[in-house]
Amino acid sequence: MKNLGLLTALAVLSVWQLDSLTLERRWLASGALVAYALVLMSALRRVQAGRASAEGGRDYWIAYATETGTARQLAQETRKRLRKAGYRADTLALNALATVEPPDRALLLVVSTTGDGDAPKTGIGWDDERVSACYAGLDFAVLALGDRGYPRFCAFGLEVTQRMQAAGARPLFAPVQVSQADPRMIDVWFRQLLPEQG
Ligand SMILES: Cc1cc2nc3c(=O)[nH]c(=O)nc-3n(C[C@H](O)[C@H](O)[C@H](O)COP(=O)(O)O)c2cc1C
Repeated sequence: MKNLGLLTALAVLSVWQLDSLTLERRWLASGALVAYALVLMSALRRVQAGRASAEGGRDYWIAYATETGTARQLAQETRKRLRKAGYRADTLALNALATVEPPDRALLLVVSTTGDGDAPKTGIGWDDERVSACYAGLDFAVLALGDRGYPRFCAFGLEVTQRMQAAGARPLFAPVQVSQADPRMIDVWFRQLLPEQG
């Protein structure tokens, strides 16, 4: 990046050494060179950022189990807020958890319930032995989405909580149970997770 800046400065200087160019053309050429360098720098920065996040670990993984998308949206909102606070955070489907390395800080689970207390589609088959072994001793928290109108309120979120505890993971706080995406309870989730964002 530094080299690109130096090269651009040299190229601009050379333009001003060319006696054959009119003043107007010198300004035009310098402007074009600087604009080109800026575009290159921003592309380079994007590539470097992409490489860092592909290679590096995560402070938080946010795993979602959803049938109709609410849990995924809330997982994405959680990622946004964590990143704003400076953490490396990413989302993935709950049943893809076995494909990633455990996070450095905590595993966050945003989990809906469907059917009669059942796992939604991105949660089916999540709990294999590899997952349990990886998460022993790790911090975790659960945002359980459901509807109090159903007899088995937030059943899958509570089941996931129990499985994590049985695997030896440590809850950061009690599972936050949300009925019909109640914004007050969603706020409780964010306040416990990021008290500094208040
Ligand atoms: C067919 C169906 C079955 C549901 N079963 C339950 C249930 O057993 N327990 C519960 O608490 N909520 C239940 N819900 C409510 C959902 O969990 C709730 O609407 C949730 O916000 C949906 O999140 P999602 O969009 O991530 O799938 C059910 C909803 C539907 C449509």
